[in-house]
Amino acid sequence: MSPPSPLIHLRALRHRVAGRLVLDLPDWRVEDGEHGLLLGPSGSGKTTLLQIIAGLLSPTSGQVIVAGQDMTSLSEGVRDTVRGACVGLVFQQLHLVNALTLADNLRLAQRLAGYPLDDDRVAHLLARIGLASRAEARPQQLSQGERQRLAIARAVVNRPALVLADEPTSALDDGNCQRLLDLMLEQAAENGATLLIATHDARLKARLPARLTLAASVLEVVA
Ligand SMILES: Nc1ncnc2c1ncn2[C@@H]1O[C@H](COP(=O)(O)OP(=O)(O)OP(=O)(O)O)[C@@H](O)[C@H]1O
Repeated sequence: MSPPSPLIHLRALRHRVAGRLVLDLPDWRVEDGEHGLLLGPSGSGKTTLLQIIAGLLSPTSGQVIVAGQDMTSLSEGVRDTVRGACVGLVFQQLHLVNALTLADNLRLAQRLAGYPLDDDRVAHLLARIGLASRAEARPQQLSQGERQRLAIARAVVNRPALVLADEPTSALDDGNCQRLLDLMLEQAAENGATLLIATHDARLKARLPARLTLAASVLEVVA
């Protein structure tokens, strides 16, 4: 029997921005259920790499295989569907929809992934993040920490195999930082998901192993 394929497999990945090489990863894998951090100084390419793994950005060359699908070979429409079903995203800009209620923000994520609406799942997640009584409020009525928790609930509403988060804790105080990480780890465990967090936040380094450290420049060697 062949060994299970990794959840993420990058092969000969190179990415140039305005002609400058910003990523060069000959071979990198993350196994199913393996959590970790993506580290590196500002400008080293962490956000770019997360966008490539999520299929939001096409690399200049190389293969990006996520949950058995080669994201680089799919049409944009199919890639969107794979992302909706397999990948949960928490970006620096939370991209919550202020015109919609908290519950509708979660329902929108279900709809965009092509799933039937599941109000029990929405209610469960709103309760878990302490916002059950505010299901009909709008995101702009929430605190930063509450908005961040809502963005995590939205990322996991479809039970994705992979959750990618970009600096999710940088704006939070110590208590909120630990609670947010607890929430992400708990949801990952509940859904059997892998959690990959790009961060500078030293507080996270105490809780999760580094999976990849990008150098300030791809021409530099990281020890
Ligand atoms: N649209 C763009 N146009 C020009 N250069 C870009 C663009 N997007 C990213 N870059 C460059 O690509 C490199 C990687 O950027 P990226 O945002 O991925 O870094 P990062 O490690 O996430 O940084 P930070 O920790 O500050 O968020 C940087 O040198 C950045 O200036």
